[in-house]
Amino acid sequence: MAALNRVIRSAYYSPLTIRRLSDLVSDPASIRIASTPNPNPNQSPCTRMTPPVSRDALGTRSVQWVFLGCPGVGKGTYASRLSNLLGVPHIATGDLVRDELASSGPLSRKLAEIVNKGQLVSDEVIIDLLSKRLEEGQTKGETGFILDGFPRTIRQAEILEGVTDIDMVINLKLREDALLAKCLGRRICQQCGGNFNIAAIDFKGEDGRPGICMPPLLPPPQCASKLITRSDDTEEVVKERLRVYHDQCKPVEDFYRARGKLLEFNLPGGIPESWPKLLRALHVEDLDNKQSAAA
Ligand SMILES: Nc1ncnc2c1ncn2[C@@H]1O[C@H](COP(=O)(O)OP(=O)(O)O)[C@@H](O)[C@H]1O
Repeated sequence: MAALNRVIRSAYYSPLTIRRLSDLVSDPASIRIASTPNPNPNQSPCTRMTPPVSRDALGTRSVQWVFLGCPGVGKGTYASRLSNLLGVPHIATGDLVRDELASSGPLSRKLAEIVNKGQLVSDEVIIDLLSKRLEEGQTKGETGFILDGFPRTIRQAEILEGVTDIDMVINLKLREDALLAKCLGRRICQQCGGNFNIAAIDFKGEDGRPGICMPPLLPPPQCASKLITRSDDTEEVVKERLRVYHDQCKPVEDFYRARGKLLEFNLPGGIPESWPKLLRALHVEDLDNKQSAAA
């Protein structure tokens, strides 16, 4: 392990890492993105000019999208739904970290300490976990991806930018009191892995902030007695994760904003209200209609 760590460390600081990751992602030249700006950039809930993905692009190579957003905003929920819709893998670095934690391997105890304090794992460890995941996907013939929770630092964003062309970065947004309530209400079924939320959010609009209503997403009866809470979803740790997000991850939003790739999406409510609006903002609502018709 020590030897392997040395190799990874040296690769991380050299162009080797770049080459290793770039071998695993598609040729940036092969995707085309429509350059037409959103005709109404101020239209809520999508508040920023959209670089929409063109039909041609969807046909040329699989999408390479990134989801950004504070803890609890719903990155996993929407990334996973889009992954099913578009047929590309949903890769969540938080899941990779949790898999490593559950493996009780040599890294596990060190990672648990960091994660349970609400801190970020080192760029080196995350790049290594992500490279391995991409490698596994490549052997299975996966193409494209929806990344969730990566990049989270400018260094990670620069590494990703150096190896491939990210088509679009979707920045999900929700007011902070709702984020805290959603993290505290999050429950996972330890048998089927399903994600649920017992929080019933109904916050009034005040001081220019819009109100928000998000009904709970309750588990089916067979999961109700098997629910667990993530060890880092305590009030103290969630507040620290929110602080860390503002401190270290917000600059990543600016990084992509400066490159014209950021689509800001204010969640208007729960999934039934937000999902169709998100699809419209991403210009993929036709795909959902086709899938529903085929079901
Ligand atoms: N890209 C990353 N860089 C550093 N640490 C990460 C990254 N992705 C996940 N982690 C670690 O895993 C934890 C859980 O990640 P995630 O499930 O994405 O949480 P969140 O709900 O806070 O968005 C993070 O708090 C962090 O410790």
